[in-house]
Amino acid sequence: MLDDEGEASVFVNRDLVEPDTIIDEERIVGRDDQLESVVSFLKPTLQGNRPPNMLLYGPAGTGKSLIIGAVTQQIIELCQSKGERFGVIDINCQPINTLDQAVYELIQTVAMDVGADIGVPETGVSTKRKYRRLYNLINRHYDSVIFILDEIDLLVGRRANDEPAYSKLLYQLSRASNTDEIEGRVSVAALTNDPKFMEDIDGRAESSFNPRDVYFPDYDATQLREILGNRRDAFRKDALDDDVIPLVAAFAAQSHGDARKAIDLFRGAGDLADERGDGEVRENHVRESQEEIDKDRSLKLVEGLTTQKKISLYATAAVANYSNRPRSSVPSPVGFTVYQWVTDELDADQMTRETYVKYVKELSTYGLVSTARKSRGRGGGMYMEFTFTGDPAAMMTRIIDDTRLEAIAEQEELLRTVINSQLQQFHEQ
Ligand SMILES: Nc1ncnc2c1ncn2[C@@H]1O[C@H](COP(=O)(O)OP(=O)(O)OP(=O)(O)O)[C@@H](O)[C@H]1O
Repeated sequence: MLDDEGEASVFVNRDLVEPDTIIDEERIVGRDDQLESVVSFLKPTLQGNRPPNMLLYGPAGTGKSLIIGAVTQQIIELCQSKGERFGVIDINCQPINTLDQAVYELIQTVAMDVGADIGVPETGVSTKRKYRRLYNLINRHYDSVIFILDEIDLLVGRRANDEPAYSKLLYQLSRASNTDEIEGRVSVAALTNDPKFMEDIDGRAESSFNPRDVYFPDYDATQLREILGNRRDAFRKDALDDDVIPLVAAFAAQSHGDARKAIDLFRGAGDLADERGDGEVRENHVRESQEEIDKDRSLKLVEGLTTQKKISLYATAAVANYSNRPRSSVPSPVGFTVYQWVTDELDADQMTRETYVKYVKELSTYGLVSTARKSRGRGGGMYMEFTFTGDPAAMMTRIIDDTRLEAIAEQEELLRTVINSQLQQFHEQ
């Protein structure tokens, strides 16, 4: 039974190690250049001018949301003190499938911020009408706005051979003030992990968006130690063994210097110490917590995937696993052909190549797959290359629990042959 006795928690302020907590500026480490750039770009807002659009790019967990959030928060406060209304319209594009949904999400965000009605139904009206409602709300409630579009590269839309949804959205939003659809000052900040994002944008969107770039590189172990050190007051003074922060930083540095992962592991180790009533966080809590995170992450992720995402992941993992080539990375055109083969065999729906690539790219945000953009040489076009961070065979086994995919698992030899002939064709081209 529960009682009041037993060890006190190792935490005194657990919020500080929650990933979404907005931290004070003095806790931010090693992002002086980025802060300075974003501040200088957004300063015109305070002088009544229109700031430039921005592209904030760099790997996951490198502080893009943190920096833009911290600067825009300050601007909101400064504007408020002058009686001006600065709107920050912030959405994450990852779960959004279409342009229409993205515009609706923007309306919802504004309506919530200003306490107004959404004013349009989610379905059954045109996207144009939704844009009108969005602009109308903005004109009524703000003097200037910034749109923050996180994970913009994942907003691809549904139709193949069409301009991607992100390109259309960037075009519309960045020209809205030129066409007076939005009366106040507007700027757009797009956030992405993809360093070559601008290459996929339609020329017209490119020239109206025309952003100033801010690059966010990986953190090294020393910076991660400092980031964690600045939050050690999340824990009781005597509750943190000296080895803990260096070890957490070392683990996170191995996974691409992601500060979010470092903070999650820091919190996880504390939770484990609490669960066991140990009263102090030690090295073993960090190691065990890291093992749990690794196991849980891939299991939970796979369980929660839709069948289409499972098929995409299965096909990609199969290429990595059955490849006879020395490097087991997966070129997206080969992954997509194998995905098509699998869907044919299962008589399942078939998504477009863009959607397949989007699904696999999404997995990179969970650290299961790393992605790189490759060129096929002169005139050969670009493609994505996927590499599994863990064992692709284990990933396949996890996915096969889905009954529909069992039928494919029974055709292992055939699948292996299809894959290696596709890889050969691809590399000979
Ligand atoms: N320089 C830093 N100093 C202190 N904390 C940091 C720093 N950079 C990132 N963090 C923390 O790490 C977590 C992830 O950061 P953030 O969400 O800004 O990353 P991101 O680059 O936007 O990632 P993603 O591409 O996954 O959206 C947040 O909890 C943030 O507070």
